[in-house]
Amino acid sequence: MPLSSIAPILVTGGSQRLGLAIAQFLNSDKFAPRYMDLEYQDIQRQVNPRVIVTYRHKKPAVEALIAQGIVAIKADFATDAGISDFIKEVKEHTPQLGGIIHNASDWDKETPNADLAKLFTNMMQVHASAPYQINLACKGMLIAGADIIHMTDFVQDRGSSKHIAYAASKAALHNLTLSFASLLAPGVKVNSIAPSLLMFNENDDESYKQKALSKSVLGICPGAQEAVNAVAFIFKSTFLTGQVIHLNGGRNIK
Ligand SMILES: NC(=O)C1=CN([C@@H]2O[C@H](COP(=O)(O)OP(=O)(O)OC[C@H]3O[C@@H](n4cnc5c(N)ncnc54)[C@H](OP(=O)(O)O)[C@@H]3O)[C@@H](O)[C@H]2O)C=CC1
Ligand SMILES: Nc1nc2c(c(=O)[nH]1)N=C([C@H](O)[C@@H](O)CO)CN2
Repeated sequence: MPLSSIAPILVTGGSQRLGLAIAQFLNSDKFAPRYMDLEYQDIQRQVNPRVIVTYRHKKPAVEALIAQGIVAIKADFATDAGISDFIKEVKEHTPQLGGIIHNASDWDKETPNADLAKLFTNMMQVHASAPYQINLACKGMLIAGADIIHMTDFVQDRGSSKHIAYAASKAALHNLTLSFASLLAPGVKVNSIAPSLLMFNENDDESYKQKALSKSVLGICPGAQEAVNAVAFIFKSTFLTGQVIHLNGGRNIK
């Protein structure tokens, strides 16, 4: 295995919750890329960075990631300038990538006084245009055996009456999975993870929680480890591309 197989994995939106758990896992000794034999896993463990994250707000969790050797790049994907500045910066940090996990997301919704044009543009920008531009700009940096993972949502297939633009933008991201899986084969696999409820938010009240739990047949809120497990599975697989891992507790059969 050539030394050129050593390449960091990029996780967007790595400052909290699922993105943070995924970045911590990829930076840990629990993660071993399938294209790397044991000797090179040892080398990879000594190479910094193994993971690059993006963040908008520099919370203590970002400082902790930096202290662990992770590179953290401040990036806001709401504008084209934010996306292109980020692409330029990531290229200054590394000539190659072992994978990209498009996790950054803004779960915005239609409210009575919302600027709907702005909302729709922002959702498409963060969830579809940013992954689209980053994948195309960085495709030459992806090593053979790399993975791209798009974090989509259960609502990509079903829509959502309360998060209409968000759902449409996740559907667009799902479609990008299909195009990029075809474009980048056979060297790079491209898949989606489509969760429904994995983590509650801090301000969710008891009645919201009960209603959300009742939507799936398994009736639990499993936490970030479920997303980490799916990421690990995708990185291990040699035959999965253009697919969706539906992490929804059987919400589709309720
Ligand atoms: N949690 C769940 O139950 C579910 C999650 N998902 C999907 O899984 C992924 C992770 O979910 P979760 O951890 O809950 O997400 P969060 O909403 O908690 O975090 C998303 C991250 O995206 C970053 N972000 C938001 N807007 C922008 C922007 N304009 N530019 C750059 N970064 C941005 C935030 O950065 P910062 O914090 O620095 O501002 C944040 O760290 C998302 O794609 C989400 O849609 C889907 C279904 C269910
Ligand atoms: N970026 C985010 N997307 C989503 C979140 C979130 O907190 N941030 N949360 C959900 C919910 O868990 C939902 O699936 C159930 O209430 C969906 N997307």
